Amino acid sequence: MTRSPVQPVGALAPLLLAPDSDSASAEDGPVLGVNRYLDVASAPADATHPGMTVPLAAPTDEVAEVWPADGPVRSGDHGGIRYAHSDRFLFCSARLPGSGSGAREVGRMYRELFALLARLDYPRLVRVWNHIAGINDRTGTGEETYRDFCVGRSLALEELGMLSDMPATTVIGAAAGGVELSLIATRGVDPVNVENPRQVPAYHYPSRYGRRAPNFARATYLPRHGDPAARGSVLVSGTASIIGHETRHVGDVRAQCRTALGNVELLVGPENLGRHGVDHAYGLADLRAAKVYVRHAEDLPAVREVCAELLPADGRVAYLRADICRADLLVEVEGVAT
Ligand SMILES: C=C(O[C@@H]1C=C(C(=O)O)C=C[C@H]1O)C(=O)O
Repeated sequence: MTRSPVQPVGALAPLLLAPDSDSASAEDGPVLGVNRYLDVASAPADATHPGMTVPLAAPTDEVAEVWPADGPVRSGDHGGIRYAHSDRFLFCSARLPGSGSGAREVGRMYRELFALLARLDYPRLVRVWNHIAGINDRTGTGEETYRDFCVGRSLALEELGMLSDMPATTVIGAAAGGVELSLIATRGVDPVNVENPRQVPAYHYPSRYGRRAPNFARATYLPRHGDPAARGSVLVSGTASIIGHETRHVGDVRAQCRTALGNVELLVGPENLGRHGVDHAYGLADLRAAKVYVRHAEDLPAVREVCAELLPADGRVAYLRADICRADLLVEVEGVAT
C-alpha cells in the first residue's frame, strides 16, 4: 500500500458540538467519526459518519463528539461495521441489538473488529467506547450484564493475545438498545498505554468483580505522527472513584467526583507520564471535551459544582445521564488532555 509522506499533524482531540452538527462540521474539514449522545426521547439523526448514537435518560446534555480527521477520509461498511479512515487513523462503529448482546455476541463483535483492523492495516488501538443498555441488570443466568460483557470481551482478546494490551476505554450504560461501540486505531506511531499508580490495573482486578476482569488501560498517550517530540494527546478512560480496586465514598457523589478527578490528575501528571516514558505533563486544566456520566438526576447539580471548581472554565463539559459499571459508582469522567 502506498503511504503519503508522514507530516506533523495537530494532537488528536474531539470537539463537543450541538447534536445535529454532523454535516456542519464536515464542511469545516474532514471528519473521522461522530459519537452522538441523545435524550432517549429524541429521534436519532441520520448519521453521515461512523459513530455511536447513544440514547440516555433525561435530563441529559445532548451533544455530538466530533473527531476531526487529519486529512482526506475514505469510508465503508463491512458486515455492519461502519468505518472511515485517513492515512493515519481509522474510526469504526458497531452495534448489537438488545436481543443479541450477550457474551457470545460481544466476543464475535470484537473478533470481527480486530479482523477489520488487520485487513485495513491500522494495527494500534487508541480508544474504545462501549455503551450497554441495562448495564447493571441481570442476564438470564443471573450474572450482571456488565460482567457478562466482560466475559465475551476477555475471551475474544485472550485469543488475540491482547488481555493486557487494550487502550483507553469506557464501558458505561445506555437507556435503550443493546451495545453501541466505537473505536479509534492508528498506524505509524506507537501509542503508550498508561496505568494509574493509585489504581490496580483493571485486567488484574480480583474475581469478586466478575469471572473475567475488564481489559483496558487507564489512559493512552498518542504521540504526534511525524513529530514525536511535540505534545501529543492523552486519551483518558472512563475514570471513577476507585482506589486500588475498591470503590471509595459509597453514597457520597461529591467525594466520588473529587476522587475521580484526582485520579485523572495523577494519571496525566508529569511523574506518572514520565514513568511511562512520556516527557510531557498535563493537568486537569488541559482536559478538553470532558464527558461526565452521572447515574442519578438528583446528583447533577452537585456534580456540576465540583466539576466547575476543578475543570477548565473555558472547556466544554457534557453532563450525560448513564448507569456505571459498578452499582455503587455514582459518577465517571473522561476526556482528552492536549
Ligand atoms: C470505572 C471503571 O471501569 C469502567 C469500565 C471499563 C471497561 O470495562 O473497559 C473502562 C472504563 C470505565 O468506563 C473502573 O474499573 O475503574
